Amino acid sequence: HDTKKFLSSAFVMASPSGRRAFKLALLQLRVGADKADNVARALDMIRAAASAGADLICLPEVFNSPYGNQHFPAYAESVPDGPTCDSLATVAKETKVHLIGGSLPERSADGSRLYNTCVCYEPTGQVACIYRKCHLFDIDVPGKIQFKESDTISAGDRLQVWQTPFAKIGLGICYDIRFPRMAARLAELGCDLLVYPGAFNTTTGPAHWELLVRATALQNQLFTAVCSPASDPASGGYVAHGHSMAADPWGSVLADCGPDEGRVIVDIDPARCDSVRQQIPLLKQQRPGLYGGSV
Ligand SMILES: O=C(O)CCC(=O)C(=O)O
Repeated sequence: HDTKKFLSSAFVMASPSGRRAFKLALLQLRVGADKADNVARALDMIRAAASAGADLICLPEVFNSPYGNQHFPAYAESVPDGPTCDSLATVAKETKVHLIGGSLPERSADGSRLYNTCVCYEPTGQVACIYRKCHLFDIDVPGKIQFKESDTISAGDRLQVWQTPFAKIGLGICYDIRFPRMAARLAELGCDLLVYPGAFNTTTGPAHWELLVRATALQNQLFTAVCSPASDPASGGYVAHGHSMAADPWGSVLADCGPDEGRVIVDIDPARCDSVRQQIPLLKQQRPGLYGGSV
């Protein structure tokens, strides 16, 4: 019996796909106008989450700048060699965690474009991967919210998957979560967990945020997490929804951070994706040949 146990754990450790249970921390930072202060408090929260045992830590969308087209050009930095990224690399190495650096406004090397960009770090401080938001937040809900992110930001043009030692992670940013074919593609690429740094607002947040997280998790039978800035009505600017949360492959909410600054840490076991996929075998039953062409 003991040998069997040893063999199965040895198999898990040697598994090339790299899957094991781990702790994910979602840091719901309050983001203000002072960039240095935003970054310094993000680093403090990363250190505290690492001390609490987190293996993977995520920051919110646009965590070093207020969210808004009037702010993006002023706060933009080069990636991954600007000062904000330097701080993230240093803290990842110091705390030895895998870090999803939320997102920040990126200025392209030739200075001509801005992107909404997520940089991920290995525990060595090395850059693991970079994802640029592919679907820009351009909406018009009369009397409620108009926003045109494309006034200042250019769209990325490729998906990004991060193979860590504990899970394969698909990256998205905020509005990306509204595109089910993106999530389905990341699931098809073998992701166990999708992570979206995001900043929904006081109109679409209450209406759609949790619904999208649970639906994405349920329909793709994987873990789905979103990480928002704290909701700060006193800021006078764009008010984020808060409620950083994660759902499991059954569609159940594992944790919800509420509106204020804080964090949640959730336990994620990628094997749970397999058991749900066994119980409800959507991947085997789906009929992609019917979905792509004419009726
Ligand atoms: O989809 C939404 O309602 C909000 C999206 C958003 O805030 C963003 O993409 O930054």
